[in-house]
Amino acid sequence: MPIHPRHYRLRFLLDLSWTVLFPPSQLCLFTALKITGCSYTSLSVIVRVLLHCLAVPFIGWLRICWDEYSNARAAASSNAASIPRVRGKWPGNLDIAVKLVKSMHEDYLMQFFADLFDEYGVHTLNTRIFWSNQIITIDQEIVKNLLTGIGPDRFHKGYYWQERFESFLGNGIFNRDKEEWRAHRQIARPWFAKERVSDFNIFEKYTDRTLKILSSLITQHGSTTRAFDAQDLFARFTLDTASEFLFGQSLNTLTLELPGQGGHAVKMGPKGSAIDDEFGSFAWAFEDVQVKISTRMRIGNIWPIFELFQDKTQKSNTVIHDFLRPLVDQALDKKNRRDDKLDEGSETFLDHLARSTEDRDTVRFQLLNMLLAGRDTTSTLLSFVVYFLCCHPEVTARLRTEVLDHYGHDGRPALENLKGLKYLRAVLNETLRLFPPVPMNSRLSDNSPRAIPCTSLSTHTTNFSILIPPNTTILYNTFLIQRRKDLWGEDAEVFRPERWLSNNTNIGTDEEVSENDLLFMDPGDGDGLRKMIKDPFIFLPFHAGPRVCLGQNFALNEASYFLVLLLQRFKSFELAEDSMPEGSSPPLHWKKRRSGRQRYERIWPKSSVTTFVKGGLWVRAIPA
Ligand code: HEM
Repeated sequence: MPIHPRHYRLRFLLDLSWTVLFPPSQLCLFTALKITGCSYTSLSVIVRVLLHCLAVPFIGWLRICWDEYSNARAAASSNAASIPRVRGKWPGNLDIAVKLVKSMHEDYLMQFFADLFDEYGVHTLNTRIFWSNQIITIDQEIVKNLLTGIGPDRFHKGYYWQERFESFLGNGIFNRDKEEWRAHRQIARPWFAKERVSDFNIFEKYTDRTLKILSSLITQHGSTTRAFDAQDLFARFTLDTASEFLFGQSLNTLTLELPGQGGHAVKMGPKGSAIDDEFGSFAWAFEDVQVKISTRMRIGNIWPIFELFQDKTQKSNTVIHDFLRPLVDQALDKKNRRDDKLDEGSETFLDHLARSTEDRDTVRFQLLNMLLAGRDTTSTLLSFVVYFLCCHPEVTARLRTEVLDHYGHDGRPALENLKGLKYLRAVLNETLRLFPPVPMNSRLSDNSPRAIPCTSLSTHTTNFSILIPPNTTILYNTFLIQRRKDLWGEDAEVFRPERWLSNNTNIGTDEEVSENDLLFMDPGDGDGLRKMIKDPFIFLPFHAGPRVCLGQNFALNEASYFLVLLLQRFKSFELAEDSMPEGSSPPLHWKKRRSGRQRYERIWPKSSVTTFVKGGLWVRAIPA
């Protein structure tokens, strides 16, 4: 019987005992004794203990040899190559695990992986941390096969993913596979239908609230606002919008005090800035859990070693659940009061959930999954757009001109005309390319070894198949794929929205591009767009295939609407580096690198489950 993902300790200890300790060591011991003709009981205790100890690595080594042999055979029989291994200095590549965790704290986002790929000259590697296969890849062909082609039925989020997320996301849509996931997706899909995500009233309401806050920050002489943490403000905007959109009631976080307001010193939270009120505690916990889970993701299947005695997410999960309890209670009470006869027209996603189950935990987890999807991703997109607007005043000016040409100083966007803002689409695409809100993800292979096509195993070979061993986690890194120079050109790391624009209109017919891809068609067919259409898997901010983001159109409409009104009201933006909390400025050693954005990055991009700016994005806005 499979162990429930919540019992990670049990799984780990059983794995350990099954694979390394008991059966093999006993077997080895008795075989050895049989061969030498000794009787076990005639051995001294010291010799017995010694034999037991030696048997463990010996059997471990035999197992590794067997795995390698069977994978090599499977590779040969399917004409596929084995994936190159990372060769660390310590047994079990533990030095690699240590470096990885260290790099997460000190280096530029994904630098550790980028350096490994450079060092080995490949696009796919097996890190083999603690002797277990863990593949990392930046090969778009592999990603395509994981997500679509061979993919969905063979590669799942899988048990190990669920185990890491279970305490946070429970049985929600992000954390389930196969039938359970399909049921969630079916429930959620109608809430993202075109007519619903094109209703701009909610965007208008919360954009107006956010701009009102910004207006209140304009200083007395009126030439600028006080410095504010845009990342925090945008997270409130997206949280309030998503909660009203999905649950029919907003969490109203925009009405609460902002970090640094009221003369309080700015505190650094797990991701951005933090504040000491009830919502501040929720936001802290919500971010803390994500940071802890992403550490679990990166250190591989041995993560339970570090949490054998304490689930490090437990404290934060309690805070999150306490904060959301009233929302869940209200939904269930509403259902009971109405005796399950809800008016379909006014039914919200939460009502619908409450109607489909009596289980409080299930409702809470579904709600939490949606909040994660709706808050952090879109606020990341908006934060990095504003970061780029700070760094590139010429882009801000051009974008603002486009906005004013379309809507003047106070016109309001509608779905039909929003699509005409080609430069805005280009800016959004370019931001999603350089800072995808979900920078890395993973899938688990099934019980059989699989040969899957890849574009190149190394820089010297092309059109190969590689062998994915059974039950193996594959981490695919969209952040690095979207910055690959061989795919995007020498200026791959440069923010250049123009790559999405061109005068040439020869880009194929609408039928060739699905509705979900409309975003990418609108700007024209610039270099980036042409490359993307030729190979859509080089640009995957929303992923692809059956698990493609459900909220894609909602998020793009929301971000576009917000940016139009923001640019009507403010003519430019400046980074407020003087207001960044201590420890959040990019480290000096980044500048010494010979190449890469980190030499000139002015913020510290990091990622947990989603990408974020360490310490928050502190900016000043200049009113028009
Ligand atoms: C810029 C904004 C966004 C980005 C970049 C983004 C990206 C993604 C990605 C990469 C996935 C796939 C995750 C995986 O397979 O593990 C995903 C899934 C999902 N997203 Fe988004 N997302 C965004 C906004 C939103 C919003 C605003 C919502 C809802 C309000 C949303 C709802 C979902 C849902 C429900 C799924 C799960 C789909 C499934 O597993 O079937 N997303 N998103």
